[in-house]
Amino acid sequence: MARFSPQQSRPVHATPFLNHSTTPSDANYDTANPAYIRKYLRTYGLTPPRSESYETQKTRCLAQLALKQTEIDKFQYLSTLRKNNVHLFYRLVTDHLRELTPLIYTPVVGEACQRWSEIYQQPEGMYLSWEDRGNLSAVIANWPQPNVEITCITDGSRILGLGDLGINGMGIPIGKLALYTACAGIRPEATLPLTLDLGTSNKTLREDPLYMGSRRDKISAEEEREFLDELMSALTERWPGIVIQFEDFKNPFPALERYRDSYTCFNDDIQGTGAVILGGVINAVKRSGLPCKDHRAVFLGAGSAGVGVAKQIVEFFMREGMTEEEARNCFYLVDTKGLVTADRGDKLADHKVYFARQDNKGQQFKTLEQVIDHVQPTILMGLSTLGGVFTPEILRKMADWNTAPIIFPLSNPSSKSECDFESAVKHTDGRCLFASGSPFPTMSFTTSAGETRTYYPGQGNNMYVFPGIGLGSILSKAVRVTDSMIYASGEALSAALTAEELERGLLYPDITRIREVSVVVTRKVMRAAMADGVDRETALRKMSDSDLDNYIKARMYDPHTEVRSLEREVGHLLSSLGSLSPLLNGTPTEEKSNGAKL
Ligand SMILES: NC(=O)C1=CN([C@@H]2O[C@H](COP(=O)(O)OP(=O)(O)OC[C@H]3O[C@@H](n4cnc5c(N)ncnc54)[C@H](O)[C@@H]3O)[C@@H](O)[C@H]2O)C=CC1
Ligand SMILES: CC(=O)C(=O)O
Ligand SMILES: [Mg+2]
Repeated sequence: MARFSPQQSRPVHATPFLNHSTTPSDANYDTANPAYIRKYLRTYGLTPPRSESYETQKTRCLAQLALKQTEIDKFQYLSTLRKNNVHLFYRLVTDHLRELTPLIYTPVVGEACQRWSEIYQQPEGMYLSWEDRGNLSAVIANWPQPNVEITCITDGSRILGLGDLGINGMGIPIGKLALYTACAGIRPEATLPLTLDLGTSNKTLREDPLYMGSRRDKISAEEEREFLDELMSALTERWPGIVIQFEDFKNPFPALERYRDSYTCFNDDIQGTGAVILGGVINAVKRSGLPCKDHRAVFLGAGSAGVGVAKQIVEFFMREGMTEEEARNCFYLVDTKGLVTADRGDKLADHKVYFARQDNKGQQFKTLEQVIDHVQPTILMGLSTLGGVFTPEILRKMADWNTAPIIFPLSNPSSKSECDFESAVKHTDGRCLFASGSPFPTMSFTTSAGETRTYYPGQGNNMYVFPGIGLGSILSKAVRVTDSMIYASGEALSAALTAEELERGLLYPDITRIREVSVVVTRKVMRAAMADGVDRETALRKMSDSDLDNYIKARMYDPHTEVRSLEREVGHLLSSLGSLSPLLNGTPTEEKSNGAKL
């Protein structure tokens, strides 16, 4: 297995792109470009004459988006915009995070993946097949961007809660990486969406004439290991120090264990989800008024996300003074066979063993209802892919047992959420502390005591932390992603609420603040990397927090300043060549006809 040395360095930041051939988008045809840029780029005359302001571009884009009839139409429109004008796409997304994130990420990306074979239009990432083994380096060499800093890899075998979608899962790495850029300012051309075509257990897909992946059944675990070994080595060979995020693998535990000490990698479903829910739970536990030791958590779902989340909360409870044994005893995990117990009679998957109950006195609890009646939990988590399974009856029981029940239906997309926000608020008489994986609208509700107010749902989605984990790892040039870095991201998130957000009863910061929250998450991740000694950019250790924040901000791609920086760069270049005047001749101001002489 490849191990890169601390001496190896890599470009942290790519220079802004001037040349179309180095960008994934045709930003050179931006209708905002003034005449001298168009002339410099030789695109003069190839776009309508008027040099537009961003406001005008935005007005047109939003109007075009509104004309699209379905969410998939909107998804496709935005994908095409990203391809055609990457800066404009990210300007729009960062300005309209609340409205646009659901269209490029969950829930709409779920439907897009289900219909990928049908809606596919353009290459936006890399596909590597089992048949390519032995040649992965050569295939990876085809990726046109020279300075990749982060990749998100899926094999499509568990896309959100929608099952095995094979290579149709490509929407997920694309969507996640778009959020790395929008939320943490990792440059778009430094991201690599990667989908592994390792066969699919989805027979319907294999028989679909439009399916664009291999028609083989899913390869074995041993074959997957062999493939991933070669892949990890090939990726770091081309981009030493690349941050590798694993996403939506059916059983991601073995790969994480195998690579976590040798590569800068993390698993978003186990670790990112663990951290983001840690952040929400820290705040919810505070608001519940109960000390950690009095909480009992039932988790429906004992998979990668369930176990990842439970482990982070165990760590939190321990930091609050409980022993590991006491902390672990607060958790009751439920899978398809019921409560996970040590004596259930089936062979437990390795990742479940830690949480297997030993105190059930031979009694087995087969259904969620039986488990919650037995436990009377204070916390109910859903990471099961089972939409609607938190029934009104279960929610009412949670409200009977608790003043402020913590109810987190976290499965994605919205159709798989264990309950919706309205149902949770209604059946707990407005007392629940709520977060879901996919967004729900705010609502007004009148309690049985006649009090009417607005309720705000939390979005407990790893999108609040993975951008900062990625950027923190990149900027500190971390040789690996440690447990403390993951924990730090969730803890930083929990502390990021403003007084106004606390007043509104939020568990997570308002989504529109995600870029500023990502700065703090990034800083805390970097500090944890420094404390663990896995950072290679050691000069940063001496910086104060505010200097480090400024350092981070200065390195974040900002689509709003990007176009201006292109103008500045071309301006400098041309003046240094003494050739600015002919190009500037007749240069119009924005929003005027170009009309310049060539
Ligand atoms: N909010 C967020 O940020 C995240 C949400 N998720 C969501 O969590 C869900 C699960 O993801 P993973 O844990 O990675 O999947 P997984 O496949 O590893 O685990 C699913 C778990 O649900 C259990 N389950 C399935 N059907 C069940 C049934 N009928 N009764 C009881 N238990 C059942 C399985 O036994 C398994 O333990 C997905 O919907 C995913 O979208 C995952 C990661 C992040
Ligand atoms: C959000 C996410 O990573 C998932 O649902 O799998
Ligand atoms: Mg995921």
